[in-house]
Amino acid sequence: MPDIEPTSPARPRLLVSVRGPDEALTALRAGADLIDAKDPERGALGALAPETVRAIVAEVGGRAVTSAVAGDGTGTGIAAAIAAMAATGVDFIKIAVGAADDAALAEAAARAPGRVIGVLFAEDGVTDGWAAHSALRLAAAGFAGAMIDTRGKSGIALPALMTATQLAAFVARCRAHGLMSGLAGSLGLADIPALSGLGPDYLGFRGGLCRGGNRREALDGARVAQAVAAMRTGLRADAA
Ligand SMILES: O=C[C@H](O)COP(=O)(O)O
Repeated sequence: MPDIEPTSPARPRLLVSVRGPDEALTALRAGADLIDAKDPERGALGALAPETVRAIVAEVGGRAVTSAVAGDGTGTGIAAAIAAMAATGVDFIKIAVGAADDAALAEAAARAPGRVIGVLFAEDGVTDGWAAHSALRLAAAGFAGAMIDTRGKSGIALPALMTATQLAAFVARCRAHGLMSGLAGSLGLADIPALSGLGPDYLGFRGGLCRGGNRREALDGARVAQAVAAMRTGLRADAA
């Protein structure tokens, strides 16, 4: 499995969500680091058919890290979907954490050891310590990573829902427990400098890199390339 070099604060990577092999190739050619298989017509965690994920993995051909959403169910109900996605050969499988208890989280993680990423939704972050505490639970359950995304895809971006302090605490807790960390949620190019500065392992995009800024439209290779350039600029600034 390719290594995304988790928990490396100086090198955030670019995750791009795609809905098929053509978009995967567009993202890859533009320089995306992580190709994420997701159906944008079905909300924040809409799963693609395993055959489509398998085709995306084949198109990427090991030239980038891959991930796939297993669905928006939680707990034991998602276990079969995790196994089905794992069988496609995708590197990482993303599932919602939701209200799953610790036993259900552990069961989910065990379906694809070292390959399951728990997705938290910023809209659920009602207390200051929520995200950081969730990261601790995911690490204890055997997850490989944790990310924060937004559930409502109406254009309200992650930085409008959580403070930089809350996000930094989440990233730090993930790093402390060996979890790869990701931040996403209607992000645009302008969000890259500040969020990169928090040191996540990756920043995730869909809508901001599609035509017209609409996540249901086609992925725009030129916008992906702009995001790649913005991430690299951030790296040079970090290194200075
Ligand atoms: O995993 C990342 C998401 O696909 C981001 O989607 P979005 O930028 O449209 O909120």
